Amino acid sequence: MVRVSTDTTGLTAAPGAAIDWPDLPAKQQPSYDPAELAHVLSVLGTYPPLVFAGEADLLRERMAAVAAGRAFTLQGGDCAETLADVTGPNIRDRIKTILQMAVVLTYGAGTPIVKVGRMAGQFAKPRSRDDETRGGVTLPAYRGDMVNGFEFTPEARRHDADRLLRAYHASSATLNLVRGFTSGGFADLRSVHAWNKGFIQGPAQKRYEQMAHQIDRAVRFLEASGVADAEEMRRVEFFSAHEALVLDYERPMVRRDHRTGLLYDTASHFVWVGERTRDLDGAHIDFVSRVQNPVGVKLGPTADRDTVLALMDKIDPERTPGRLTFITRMGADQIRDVLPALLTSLGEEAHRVSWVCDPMHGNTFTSPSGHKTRRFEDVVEEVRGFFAAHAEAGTHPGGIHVELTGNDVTECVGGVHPVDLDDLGLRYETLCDPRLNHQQSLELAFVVAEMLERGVH
Ligand SMILES: O=C[C@H](O)[C@H](O)COP(=O)(O)O
Ligand SMILES: C=C(OP(=O)(O)O)C(=O)O
Ligand SMILES: [Mn+2]
Repeated sequence: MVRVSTDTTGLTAAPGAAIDWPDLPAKQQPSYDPAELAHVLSVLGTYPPLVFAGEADLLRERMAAVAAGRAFTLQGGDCAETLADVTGPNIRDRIKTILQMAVVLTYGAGTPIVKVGRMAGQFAKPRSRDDETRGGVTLPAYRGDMVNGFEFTPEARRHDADRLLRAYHASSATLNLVRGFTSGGFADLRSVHAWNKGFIQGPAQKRYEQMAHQIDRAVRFLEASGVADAEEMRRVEFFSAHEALVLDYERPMVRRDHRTGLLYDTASHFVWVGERTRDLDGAHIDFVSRVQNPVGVKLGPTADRDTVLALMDKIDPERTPGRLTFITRMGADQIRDVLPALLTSLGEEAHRVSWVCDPMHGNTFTSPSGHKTRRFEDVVEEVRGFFAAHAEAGTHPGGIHVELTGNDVTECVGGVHPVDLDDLGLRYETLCDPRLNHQQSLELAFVVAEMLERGVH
């Protein structure tokens, strides 16, 4: 399969720059109409990159600090972004939530936090089943707004190639606002109080408010002492990430960096391959092995030493610092058995990548009311097991990767301001997996800050 690539400035590159993607098995792919798809691909390939290669390089440097134990990464956002939810308030509240969590982690643990949003591209979902049956009617499963619609009708569930373009535009609009917020003064460290406004004021928000007071005092002290750099305080580094799942989206977004001739997935700063598509000889691992972005691979409880080493050899043969992150999602009940043994079996190699904990995907269950949910306590327990495993193996716990929203939803149960099983129907808005709400997200940040500061065993 041959596609024409453009360079990272969006200009069509010389013919020699065309990318010859090998024809490898690719799981979880949509079946778009071929004629519609051909048209869409030719359009997508001419659209401007969403990120610049130099930004991806910067994130790789930041992730190198994570791998070395000098920084911690916070990765968070929706399980599935939706086109309808690309609104100013939704994006603002998700950004505020991540900024607040990052402040809690930075201030609480004194560690630099590499902030990454699961956003501006997280529009496709791998599914356990291809179909969904309701009341005797079977239709294709919902696979994310990049593929089909959630509504349970044959029209909505049809795989529609035009959605690739809509996902691109939605990602572009999202990233534009994120860049505005993070560089235009909204994320100014002197606004830590303001980020807490507009949210329901539960125990975690109150605790945050106290911390914000202390930060204010510290910032005023630094300003008065003349050592605070006002420009530096105005800006925050924030990166985008999503699962590189639909190759008909990711491949046309691959561009050759005009500075070096190297390939980058310009749809996002960071992309990862999911648990269901990480086959060593599959198209997804091949895809990430060809781009220079920092990349991740999810590892479930069945991942073994040989697989992990083979993934490293394939994706990161040079062991480039910051290049590869393993995002473990073992489940609270398995992580303490599985992860220490895996890390130990890797020996020195375990120090050459970053390790991030996804405490969500191994802890999903269905409530009696039929909602897919997770217990906040299981999420915390998996993170605790993650820290303990790294302490045991002598490796660095590098970060957390969570499904969250700034909205006051009732999708995960538990927390200090608890959502009960009976509450799930009140505000269950996700179209795929349950997310931590604002309160639960902040609470998690406080708990993780303590683990970072004290270490957990
Ligand atoms: O986000 C992850 C997966 O897409 C999701 O957990 C799959 O859910 P399913 O088992 O309902 O298909
Ligand atoms: C699909 C996801 O996770 P996993 O691949 O770990 O199941 C996800 O992160 O939404
Ligand atoms: Mn998910």
